[in-house]
Amino acid sequence: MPPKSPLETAGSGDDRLDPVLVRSLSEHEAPRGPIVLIGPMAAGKSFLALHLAKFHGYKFVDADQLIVSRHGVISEIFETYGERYFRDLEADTIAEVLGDPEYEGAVFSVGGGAPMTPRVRERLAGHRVVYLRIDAETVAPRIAGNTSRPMLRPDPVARWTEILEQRRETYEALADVVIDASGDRSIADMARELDGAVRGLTGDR
Ligand SMILES: Nc1ncnc2c1ncn2[C@@H]1O[C@H](COP(=O)(O)OP(=O)(O)O)[C@@H](O)[C@H]1O
Ligand SMILES: O=C(O)C1=C[C@@H](OP(=O)(O)O)[C@@H](O)[C@H](O)C1
Ligand SMILES: [Mg+2]
Repeated sequence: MPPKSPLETAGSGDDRLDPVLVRSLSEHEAPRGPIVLIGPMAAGKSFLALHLAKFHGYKFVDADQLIVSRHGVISEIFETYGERYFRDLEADTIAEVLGDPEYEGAVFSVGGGAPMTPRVRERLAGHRVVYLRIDAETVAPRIAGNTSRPMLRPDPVARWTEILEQRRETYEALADVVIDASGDRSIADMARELDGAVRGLTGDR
């Protein structure tokens, strides 16, 4: 009779688990932290992450929501302490979430500017990153009356376009998966695509 494969041996009872196979399986399934959503302001990162939590069983965590719950509204942080201070809070918050086993496999939306901080980019290495790509036409009505995003003052659409030009390459370089959100694509449709892509990236979830 041919020798049993490691899988057959492993499947035949705990006392006979092949230690080499067990190690290789656990390496394959090594924790990879949350799935990180990046992309420009008002692309729908937070909305999509929340939808995935509600309808696809993911845990949800949003960097800006954590910052607001601990430090107050973002526009006031910018006004009182400046952008640099906000970026430090943001990078600390992101490092905390990425390092927290509670958020393994969660969907993690981060602010549009987060990937521009070198410390955040370094910290994202090895994580699954999804870039939500969107055009100015789709975003314009969402940001026209902006009051909450200090980076979009004073002319929201012009600033949004200018900022995306500065960030686009960084988003593209970090992305494992790109989801197109242009044309007001339905959030349910994007969520299904993202869920499928995550399963593809991980083998399983
Ligand atoms: N696919 C979509 N269809 C319609 N409205 C959307 C869609 N995605 C986002 N929105 C709306 O756009 C606004 C910005 O979304 P948000 O999730 O806050 O973006 P981000 O976190 O990328 O800045 C919200 O009011 C949200 O309801
Ligand atoms: O792009 C940016 O610099 C910012 C994006 C915002 O988050 P959203 O991308 O979720 O709007 C928020 O972090 C802050 O206003 C700064
Ligand atoms: Mg957001």
